[in-house]
Amino acid sequence: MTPAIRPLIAGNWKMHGTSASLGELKAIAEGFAGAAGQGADGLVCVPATLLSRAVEAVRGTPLAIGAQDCHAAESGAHTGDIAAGMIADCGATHVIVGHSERRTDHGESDAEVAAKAAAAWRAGLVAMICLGETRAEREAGETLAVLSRQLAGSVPEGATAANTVIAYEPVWAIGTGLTPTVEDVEEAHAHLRTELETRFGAEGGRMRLLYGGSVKPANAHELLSVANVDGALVGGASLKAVDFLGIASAVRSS
Ligand SMILES: O=C(CO)COP(=O)(O)O
Repeated sequence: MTPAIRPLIAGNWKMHGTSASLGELKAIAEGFAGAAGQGADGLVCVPATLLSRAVEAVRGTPLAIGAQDCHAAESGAHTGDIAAGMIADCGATHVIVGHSERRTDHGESDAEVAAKAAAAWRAGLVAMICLGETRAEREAGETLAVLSRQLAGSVPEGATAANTVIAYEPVWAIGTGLTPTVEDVEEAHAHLRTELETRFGAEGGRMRLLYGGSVKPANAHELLSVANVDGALVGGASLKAVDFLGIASAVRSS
């Protein structure tokens, strides 16, 4: 972790969750109101269909609620899309932009991701900007170059520690049970930290840098102990309170 940065344990429910999942969300919120919240902030990014009810379900607890994507425009003829202002109107505080599943499924470019992040800021939301290399890029030795390119293209000018979280998610580690070695995570995060400080000065030094990709209770301590890892972005293991709170609890021993 980075001294003086309070870690963030963030969940990404992806396309999972209905009203029947609100009980699990409440259990997560209660955990963060207790022991899990002593060492870290908590956030769950739910499907858009659950945003309002999720905000209601966790009211009065420290758990924040976020969305998983937003459109770059404030309004308009964009059937099926959701504007950042609509997310804020639901009471959510964060939005993921540039997740690799959006980049792959919807062909989102770095420039589009940057426009979405700027839209999130205009609505008063924190943008959680995701980046990470594919397996082919790692095997070709291009990981750091890819991260530099994505950071330069996806993170707009004006990023601060208050309005932006960066999540490093190696594409090949998402949902596979595979994780990079501690050395590889350390190298990627150190590289991202240097790039952030070069661009944003002291703000870049304070920005949260999360690791994501097959984080679970069993490997959370090891991953969260790495320098410049300021929390985790958790997919599958965020769906069950026992797993997600187990990851959050690992912060205190890391
Ligand atoms: O994509 C992720 C979070 O955004 C990671 O997903 P998993 O934790 O399921 O690998």
